[in-house]
Amino acid sequence: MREQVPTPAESLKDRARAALGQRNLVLVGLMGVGKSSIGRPVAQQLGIPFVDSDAEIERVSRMTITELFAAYGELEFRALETRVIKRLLQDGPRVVSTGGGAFIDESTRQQVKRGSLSVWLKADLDLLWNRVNRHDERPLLKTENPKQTLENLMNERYPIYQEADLAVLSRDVGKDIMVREVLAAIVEGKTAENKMP
Ligand SMILES: Nc1ncnc2c1ncn2[C@@H]1O[C@H](COP(=O)(O)OP(=O)(O)O)[C@@H](O)[C@H]1O
Ligand SMILES: O=C(O)C1=C[C@@H](OP(=O)(O)O)[C@@H](O)[C@H](O)C1
Ligand SMILES: [Mg+2]
Repeated sequence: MREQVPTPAESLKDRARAALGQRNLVLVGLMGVGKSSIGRPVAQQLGIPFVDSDAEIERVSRMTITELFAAYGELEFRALETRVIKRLLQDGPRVVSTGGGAFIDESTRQQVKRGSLSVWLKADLDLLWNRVNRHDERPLLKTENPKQTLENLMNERYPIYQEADLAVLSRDVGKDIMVREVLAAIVEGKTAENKMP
């Protein structure tokens, strides 16, 4: 009988799954970079469950993220986010797409660092702006100059996202290509030196 040679696509996802082991895969990065959209197909490829922390927060609170910010403010939102993410990380392995501020919160970041593989999806300002500009759902960008606010958040947060285990540059290419790049990063274990574009 002929030996079955795996196709390159199969071997990439199989190798990524093996490299992940029992850890969760946690996607971090700024608003609009693609964490929520990429997370589910990455999980499908890996054959493990997917959850988006914002969607879970909305489910348990029965409020939208916008309503939560308006009713309770950012600090309360962060406290809820920390509790929800702590729970989501408990029964891994799964893929968790986080909200952009989650990994910036010290307590959430420490939780992620215990027993998860974190991937920073990063992008330049124009790409992020083009994407978030079309939507009206991000309370932190309801300012006089939202593009400037986004740039300020980049400056504040990029040194912290840098602490993630891996980094993948998000580009305006098909989501399937981004999914492959995340799988490849897991296999290659890209470290701090090659994080910057
Ligand atoms: N690779 C991609 N190419 C083009 N558009 C994308 C890509 N990834 C995400 N998007 C779009 O960008 C917007 C923000 O993506 P989203 O997944 O919500 O980002 P995040 O969860 O990081 O804030 C959405 O409208 C989404 O469809
Ligand atoms: O960057 C942030 O602080 C936030 C990002 C949002 O998630 P996305 O990054 O998925 O847009 C959401 O959690 C909330 O609006 C706050
Ligand atoms: Mg999201």
